[in-house]
Amino acid sequence: MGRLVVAGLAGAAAELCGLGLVAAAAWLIARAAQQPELAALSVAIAAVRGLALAKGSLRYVERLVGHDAALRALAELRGRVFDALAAARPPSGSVPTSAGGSAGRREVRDGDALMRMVSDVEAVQDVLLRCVLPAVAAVACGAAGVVVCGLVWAPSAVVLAGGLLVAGVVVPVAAAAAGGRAAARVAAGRQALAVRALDVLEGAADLAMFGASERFAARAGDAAGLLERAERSAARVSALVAGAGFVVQGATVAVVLWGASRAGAGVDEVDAAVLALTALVAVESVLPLAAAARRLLEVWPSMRRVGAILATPPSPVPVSVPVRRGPLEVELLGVRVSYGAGWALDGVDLRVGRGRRVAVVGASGAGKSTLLAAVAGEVPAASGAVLVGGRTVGRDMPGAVRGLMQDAHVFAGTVRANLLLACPDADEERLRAAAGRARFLEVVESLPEGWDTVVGAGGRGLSGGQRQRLLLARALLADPPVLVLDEPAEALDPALADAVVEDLLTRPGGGTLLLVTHRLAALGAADEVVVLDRGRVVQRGRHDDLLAAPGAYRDLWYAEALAAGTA
Ligand SMILES: Nc1ncnc2c1ncn2[C@@H]1O[C@H](COP(=O)(O)OP(=O)(O)OP(=O)(O)O)[C@@H](O)[C@H]1O
Repeated sequence: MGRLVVAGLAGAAAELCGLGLVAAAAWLIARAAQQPELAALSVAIAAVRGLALAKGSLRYVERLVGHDAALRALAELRGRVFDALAAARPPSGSVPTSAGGSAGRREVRDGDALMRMVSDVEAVQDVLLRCVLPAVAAVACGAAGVVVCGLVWAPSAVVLAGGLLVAGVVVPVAAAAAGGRAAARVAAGRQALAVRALDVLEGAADLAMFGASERFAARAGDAAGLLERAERSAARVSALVAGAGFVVQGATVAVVLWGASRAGAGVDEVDAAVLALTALVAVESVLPLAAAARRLLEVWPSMRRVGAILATPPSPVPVSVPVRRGPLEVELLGVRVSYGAGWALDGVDLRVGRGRRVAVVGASGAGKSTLLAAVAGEVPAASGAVLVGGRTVGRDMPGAVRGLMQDAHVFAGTVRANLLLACPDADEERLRAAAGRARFLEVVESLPEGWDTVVGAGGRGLSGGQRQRLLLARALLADPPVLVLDEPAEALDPALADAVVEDLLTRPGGGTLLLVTHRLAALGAADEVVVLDRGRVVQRGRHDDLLAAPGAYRDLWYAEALAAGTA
């Protein structure tokens, strides 16, 4: 704060020196024209030199101290926002799965929102540098201008005050209103162009294959045209605002001069020159306020978002409960989950006993992945409760639920490091056992450098099936009390997928298993099959019993058999 005050004072003093410089120079020129003794001008000459030097030095001090203050304030604000974000946890907590979380489900924790928050915080520094400091300098210089004019010829002070009011308040308010609308059009245009350009670039191969390249390129061209029009209109608004400021400045000086010329004996030529130039500089000092008002309007939403984060009361620190080894019971009591439109889970009641191996099936969009995400604490329940080992699922039970979620990630690094992420102290034997169960061992053995083969971010260097086996091996290595697996074998060929699913359901050991799959052939090995339809549990039981009776499961079974050509 102290630095900011120094910067504000230095900025104001620089403007005052500018004002004094112009007033002294005007007096000097006008007086010199009357050819007085040199001694009569010497003070003014020294003043012009001194004020010129002081103006430059003070401007330098203002920039240096102002930026220092803004950057320090920014660093502090970043720290406070980070602390506030860390303290404000998502509603039902978040349990990390070894495979990562579900995108788009964590408000400010997801990538886009976090980037927006970073740029919001950066934008706030502009308020200090481009709004507060120019405003302080403008007020100081404007007030000094009015005082100087008032001392020379009182009525000119009233005219200058009017000019300052128009240039420093009316023009900025109008500029902010018109500029805000223009900026919104430009922002929308940029976003539309970015979406179109991304479609053309990322989908180039598909567009070429379907002969739609030209159509999409034309759409991108249209978006570019719209953006160009919006930018032109924004530039027109800026030019008009700048022009309006200069018109007010010129009009103020003209009225002051006109009044001074009619004032009679009280105001001579030297006074008139001082008045005109003082008015010129004073109004000039408030002209940057138009840009400051526009910038303030632009960063206002950022300030509000940062303010909201800082105002969020910290969530109570959870008391971590040590998680027991061995399987835990999972219970869903009337759980409803929504992503905004309709219910992805609509009142699910489900109890899975300790160590049971349960398969969750259903048509696409039935809510299977959401069910696993709710058990993992990745999505909050709008109502109802999810209990793991008798406790509400959340961050107070780290490590209780882990597994393989739909959007699991392969990290840039060695194959070994990717697996050890789930269990850093696993020995070679455990590593090989998990990889063997996931049918990943044979993949490792075929890789050029085995366990030390480097794979890229997102699994580059691995085929889709190999990537999925790596992710399954990682989930199995974690061996948590509750293992959730979302379609762990769907990228494998059908026979291998069935073998993997059957193995997961039959091999003893490990925790309670919740397995989402579309492969029904191996589900005879499951303790229980749960059938979901539109967010509800519509059937549950043993595979054979479900097949014996008409219902959703039998329909799914026949649909799968038909697709495989075995019906
Ligand atoms: N992140 C999300 N944002 C908005 N809606 C979502 C999101 N995730 C899922 N949904 C919606 O919730 C419903 C259930 O989706 P879910 O992914 O749980 O189904 P699923 O049974 O796993 O489907 P699939 O077998 O195709 O993976 C669907 O209607 C889906 O469109």
